[in-house]
Amino acid sequence: MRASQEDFESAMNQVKLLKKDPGNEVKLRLYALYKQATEGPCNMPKPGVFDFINKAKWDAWNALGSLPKETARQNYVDLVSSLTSSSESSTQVKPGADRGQQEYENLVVTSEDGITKIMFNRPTRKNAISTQMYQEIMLALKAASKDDSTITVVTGNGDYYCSGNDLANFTDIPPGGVEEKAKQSAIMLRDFVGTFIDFPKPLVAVVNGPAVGISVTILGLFDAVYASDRATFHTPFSHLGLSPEGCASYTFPKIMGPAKATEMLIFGKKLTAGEACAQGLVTEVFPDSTFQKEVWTRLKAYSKLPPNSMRISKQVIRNMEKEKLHAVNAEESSVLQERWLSDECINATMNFLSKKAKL
Ligand SMILES: CCCCCC/C=C/C(=O)SCCNC(=O)CCNC(=O)[C@H](O)C(C)(C)COP(=O)(O)OP(=O)(O)OC[C@H]1O[C@@H](n2cnc3c(N)ncnc32)[C@H](O)[C@@H]1OP(=O)(O)O
Repeated sequence: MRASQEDFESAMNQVKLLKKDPGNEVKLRLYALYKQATEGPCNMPKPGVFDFINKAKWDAWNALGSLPKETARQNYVDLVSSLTSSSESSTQVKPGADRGQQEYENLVVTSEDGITKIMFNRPTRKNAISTQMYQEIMLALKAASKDDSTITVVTGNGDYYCSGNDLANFTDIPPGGVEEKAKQSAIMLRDFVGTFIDFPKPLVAVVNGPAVGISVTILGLFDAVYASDRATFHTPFSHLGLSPEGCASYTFPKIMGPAKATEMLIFGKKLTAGEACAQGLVTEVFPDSTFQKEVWTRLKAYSKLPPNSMRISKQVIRNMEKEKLHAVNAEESSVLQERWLSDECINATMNFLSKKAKL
């Protein structure tokens, strides 16, 4: 739903009540979005080079180009909401968070050379995503969206990038029964994927090994995907009685065309890294022996580019799609809520957990 004038005014009031200074970069974005939302494209003469403050404000506003007023208003409201929710959730974070070093059980998060790296860290389970890990990934992304890094990277520890949803997640049934479990899972899935849709900085996947399920589908929401030639890309939804998520029902046909998307999403065809690259899901493939060195050298160079420019370019590239992506995400989550209760899905999950089946 689009932000109304009332939402916008309420967001302006919330900015005044922020407990923590959000920093100059965010203040400039707020200023630019406010001007664009109220006055439209930048119409002021460019300040002189030595008028640093006004020049920075002008640059930020001017960079929004012809972004429609309604979109600017929506982005302003979203940005303020992310700032207020971060200050609310800051009470929940563990010691060390105020130093930007939150502790996670299933992730290793580091920040260096302008890059925040979020590494899946359950190598003995092939980095399968447990319920707690979904929450940790969302927290880590929210923190990364506000830290002073310019690029955020997601990667995996060990031989796998990620084996997708931890199939044991569905064994933890709450008192409300399986229907309640399916409902809770659909809400978590929608929030999880929504965090990727809204992520404001360049987001890069460094796919160090095989990727399965949701770890593949969300790649369509990343800005670049670098893969080792050992990586494979597998979305065996039909084998599991499931249906696509991560907005792949929309992004994959757009990226690779409907016929190739069907092979992956309906028939569960596993792609090699080379095939995924040829189909546009992967940006570039590197030999495994030099993968880490080559990718990190490149990312360090990219991280030195002007952060505001990269962030704003991402907005320009992605923002028109945001509303659509959120709608797709809501629909996919609600379809899955039903699928999880189907015999096809329950039998496939039981077969895996009782070791009768593997992909
Ligand atoms: C609830 C909210 C959102 C849900 C969103 C919907 C998401 C959908 C998906 O992601 S669908 C994809 C789900 N993933 C899978 O079906 C993969 C299942 N795993 C396998 O088929 C295999 O483990 C493998 C091919 C990934 C790797 O095989 P192999 O190399 O032979 O290793 P192991 O099987 O021995 O794995 C080691 C250890 O890890 C356990 N494990 C691996 N992946 C998962 C997983 N996804 N869920 C749970 N457990 C997993 C595996 O069972 C082994 O455990 P063990 O040592 O035997 O106890």
